[in-house]
Amino acid sequence: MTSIPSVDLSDFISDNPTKKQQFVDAIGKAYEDIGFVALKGHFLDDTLVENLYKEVKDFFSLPTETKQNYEIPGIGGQRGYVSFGKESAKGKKEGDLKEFWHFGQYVENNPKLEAEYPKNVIVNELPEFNAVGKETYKMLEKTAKYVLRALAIHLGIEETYFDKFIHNGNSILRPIHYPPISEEPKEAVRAAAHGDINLITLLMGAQGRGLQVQNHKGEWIDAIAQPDELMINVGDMLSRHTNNKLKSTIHRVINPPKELWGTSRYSIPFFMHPISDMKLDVLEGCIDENTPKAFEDITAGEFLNERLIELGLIKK
Ligand SMILES: O=C(O)CCC(=O)C(=O)O
Ligand SMILES: [Fe+2]
Repeated sequence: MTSIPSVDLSDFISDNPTKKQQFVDAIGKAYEDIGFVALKGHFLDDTLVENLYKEVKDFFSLPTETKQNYEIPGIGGQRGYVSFGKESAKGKKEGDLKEFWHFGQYVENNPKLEAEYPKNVIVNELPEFNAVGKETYKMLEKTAKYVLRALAIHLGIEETYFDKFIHNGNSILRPIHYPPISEEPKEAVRAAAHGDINLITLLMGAQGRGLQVQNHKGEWIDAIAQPDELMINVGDMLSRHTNNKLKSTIHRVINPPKELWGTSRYSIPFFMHPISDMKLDVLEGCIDENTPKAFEDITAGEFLNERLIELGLIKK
């Protein structure tokens, strides 16, 4: 593939079985190949998106000392602020040229998970920031639920298979700011080549150039969404669970050309994680003579922990 296919989630949600199946086939085919789709017909409305960008830009414009008050030690950056250059891609020593924020799950009726997850951090300077983040979290989580239902049908398992694992799951919404580049970045890039850790990622803000995806030939292709589209890709957890039938594709964010160094990039991925007890063991239906089981059994919690150590966010 040399471009990212587009799909419309309203086809899946419609009562028309033919359209529903067409959506399943299109996303299934795309995920067995390039691992990315651009998706419209999701649950985010324009006002919410506008408000979110305003709040996110206001937050990153706060003085560094104020932002650093929200950087919480000991939780691997899982909530609140993570300052510039802290995170590096797996296997890379230079930090990415970005700062970000994490909104986490709003647990309902489950004291065990409430105790397990770090608490969301409240920004005092921007009262709307917290509420707008929560609303966006919920809408992206709902969108992701339907995408996973379509993938379950494609995989030949029960449509609602993923529902129980993502309800109160460990998902995070990550507004990212890539600041203007003020000096020759040498080896450092906005986001070095990586695969996402989680089940699927829903990315807001892929409208401008920057995000690139590596196809099977090793070529980097631009992934640019239309204004009403989210970029949605497979992460390593889902790729493992499906014995690599669905592809977690390597992607990166390149630095802009020098004449655009003065501009920021804002993007907002939602990393859909299941509850940490979910077993990512390869699904039986994804194993056959030609494709033997390629991954060890592991839970989502164990896998996440391994990867956060590799990203430099937590210590052994
Ligand atoms: O900023 C982007 O467009 C993509 C960011 C990304 O791939 C990530 O944070 O995992
Ligand atoms: Fe990513």
